[in-house]
Amino acid sequence: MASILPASNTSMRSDRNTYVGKSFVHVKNPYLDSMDEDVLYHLDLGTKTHNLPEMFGDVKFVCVGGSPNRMKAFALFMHKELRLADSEEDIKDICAGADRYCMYKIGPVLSISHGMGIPAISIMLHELIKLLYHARSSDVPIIRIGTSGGIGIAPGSVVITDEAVDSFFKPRFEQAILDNIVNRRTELDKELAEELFNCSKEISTFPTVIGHTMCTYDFYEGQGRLDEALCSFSREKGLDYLKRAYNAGIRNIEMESTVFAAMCRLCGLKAAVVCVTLLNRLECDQINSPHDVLVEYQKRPQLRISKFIKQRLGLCDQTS
Ligand SMILES: O=P(O)(O)O[C@H]1O[C@H](CO)[C@@H](O)[C@H]1O
Ligand SMILES: O=c1cc[nH]c(=O)[nH]1
Repeated sequence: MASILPASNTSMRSDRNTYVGKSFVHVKNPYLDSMDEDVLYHLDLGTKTHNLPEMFGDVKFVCVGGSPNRMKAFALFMHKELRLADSEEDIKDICAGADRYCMYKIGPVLSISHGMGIPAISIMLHELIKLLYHARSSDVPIIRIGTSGGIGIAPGSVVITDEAVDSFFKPRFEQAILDNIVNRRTELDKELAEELFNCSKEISTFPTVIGHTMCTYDFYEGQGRLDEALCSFSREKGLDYLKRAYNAGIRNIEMESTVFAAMCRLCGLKAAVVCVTLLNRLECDQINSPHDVLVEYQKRPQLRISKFIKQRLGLCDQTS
């Protein structure tokens, strides 16, 4: 696999990444520290306009997900779960000025939306990772809380990803850099996945599995649906593809996990992907469950992650 830094540049990494005993975010960019100011344009934050260490230095968990409403709901849920003293009204969207992503800080938890698809999450991650770097945050796990299409499992099941794979079932993310394609690895942190899985063991109301997650570039043609505007394959061919995916260990399909896994891995962030499945793709293409069912499904990964956060903070007996 190609490195993202030329060999001659690897010694230019900042000392800030290597404090003994703490795992700091690695920003692999030799130019960043010499910049007079770093404007995080899509987050409406910057190193001159905001005191990032003061605002974000105490962040201990980062949770991301596609929808702004889901991430706001998660923030409000965590506010309740952590029993924080400040009022719900104080929870404001930190990125409101940029009108691209939303971000809420609830004590040590940061909840951020990333939109749909690889380009949208990638822009957010570049700025989020720099934000954590400037804030000198350490030991911060990052978890994607998503929705997905399940393969061969009951709708409403939660999948914790061990490896994100592309449309060819390969554990890689192909990043175009100028006119080169660079392959980046996409495995996720095994220990974090297991910790999240074990947190959910006692919640027996719905199944949780660990499996591979396939990340596609779109919702329709890339995911083998027959209900798109342009369809160039037969029902049999589409179903055969999904069955081959199942046989390769893939249990769900979504649209961000490969770039998420690759970028977090390269920047020293322990990452996990926890997605609920909204349908079983071996049975149907359209998401037609009632709204309240879908809302309840989306809460399932949040429940697990809240358990995980409370366990890590030593709050389980107090609040569960
Ligand atoms: O629910 P989120 O987090 O957006 O994730 C999934 O849902 C979207 C498609 O409906 C894609 O972004 C896919 O990855
Ligand atoms: O089928 C689905 C459902 C949610 N998200 C996806 O990317 N695919």
